[in-house]
Amino acid sequence: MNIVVIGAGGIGAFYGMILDKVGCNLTFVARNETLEFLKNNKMKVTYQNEVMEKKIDTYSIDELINKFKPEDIDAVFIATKAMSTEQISKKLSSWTENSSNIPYYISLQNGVENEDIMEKYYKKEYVIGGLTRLIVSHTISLGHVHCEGEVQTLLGALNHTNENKKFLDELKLILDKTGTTTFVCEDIRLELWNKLIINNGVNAICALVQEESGPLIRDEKTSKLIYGLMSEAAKASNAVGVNLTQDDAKKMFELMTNFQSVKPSMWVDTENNRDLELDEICGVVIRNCEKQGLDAPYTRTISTLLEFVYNKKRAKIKA
Ligand SMILES: NC(=O)C1=CN([C@@H]2O[C@H](COP(=O)(O)OP(=O)(O)OC[C@H]3O[C@@H](n4cnc5c(N)ncnc54)[C@H](OP(=O)(O)O)[C@@H]3O)[C@@H](O)[C@H]2O)C=CC1
Ligand SMILES: CC(C)(CO)C(=O)C(=O)O
Repeated sequence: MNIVVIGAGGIGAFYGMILDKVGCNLTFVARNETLEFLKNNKMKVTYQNEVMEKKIDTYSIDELINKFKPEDIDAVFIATKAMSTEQISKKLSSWTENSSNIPYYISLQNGVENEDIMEKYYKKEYVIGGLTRLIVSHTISLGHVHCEGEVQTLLGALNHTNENKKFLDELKLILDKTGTTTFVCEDIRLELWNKLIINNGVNAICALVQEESGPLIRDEKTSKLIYGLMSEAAKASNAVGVNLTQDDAKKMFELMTNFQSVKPSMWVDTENNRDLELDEICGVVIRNCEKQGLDAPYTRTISTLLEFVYNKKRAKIKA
């Protein structure tokens, strides 16, 4: 399978390299210093005492569009932060607009709105929703990503067809060879919202207090904040007809209680002075609660405080 992975960071580098290892023909799309580095150097991914290290063809998105025809690629994975989805999808739209045969376009991102954005610019039957869980994967130095966790991938078409089912079954067979676990889901939106419960529960609060999920979820008082955050995400889902319940929030809370302590990507982003997926995670919860005439006080408080403290820190760095 010929695949392109857009975003050679924690998630993109990991998925790209495991797929390359099992025989896929991989191309990375990167930008800035990662692009310059990968044009001349190998990508290195460490995972479970294994070192995957290889020189991978890497291009900017404009170079990709000029060099390849959509017909040459079977799947494009988007593994950037959710803030980049719109810009990337617009580019892919101009690339594919005159082609009869286009690649499947698969998100591995956090957030519940990436797929809606992708569908605005891309043929709906070719948009595949996805998420990755039980994974912690980060760039530890330029061109070196370290990954931990059991790694589960959930994938599903938003608009089911026989063709996209066949493609997903084939992709699952390939992913099964990587030693990770993949589920093809009938209702990927439901799974995306379940994941949002986890991200709303731990990402911003861990970034704010600079603590891993384990200590916060084991502490009697802070665990109530995490439960409140998760519970608001479940409530928010009702605004878009996903209808998660408080039981679902409880299940996700228990899952995180039993999962290894994690340092969420949002905390790592604050350490690296990067933009945060605050609007894509907490903003979505607040907006969808408001649509139902509800407040989301836990989410509002934690996300507002994080934004305030982080903006202040960034302003200091700039000055
Ligand atoms: N890291 C983790 O453990 C987990 C992350 N996720 C989710 O996965 C997604 C990816 O996260 P993560 O891997 O941590 O992100 P990273 O920030 O580590 O990597 C994203 C990469 O994409 C690049 N990028 C962004 N926009 C473009 C563009 N237009 N063209 C080319 N490259 C681009 C970034 O470049 P630059 O460096 O220049 O910004 C960066 O190298 C997020 O939605 C995150 O929430 C989900 C589960 C766990
Ligand atoms: C919370 C976690 C680790 C769950 O996989 C995640 O999605 C993230 O770091 O953003």
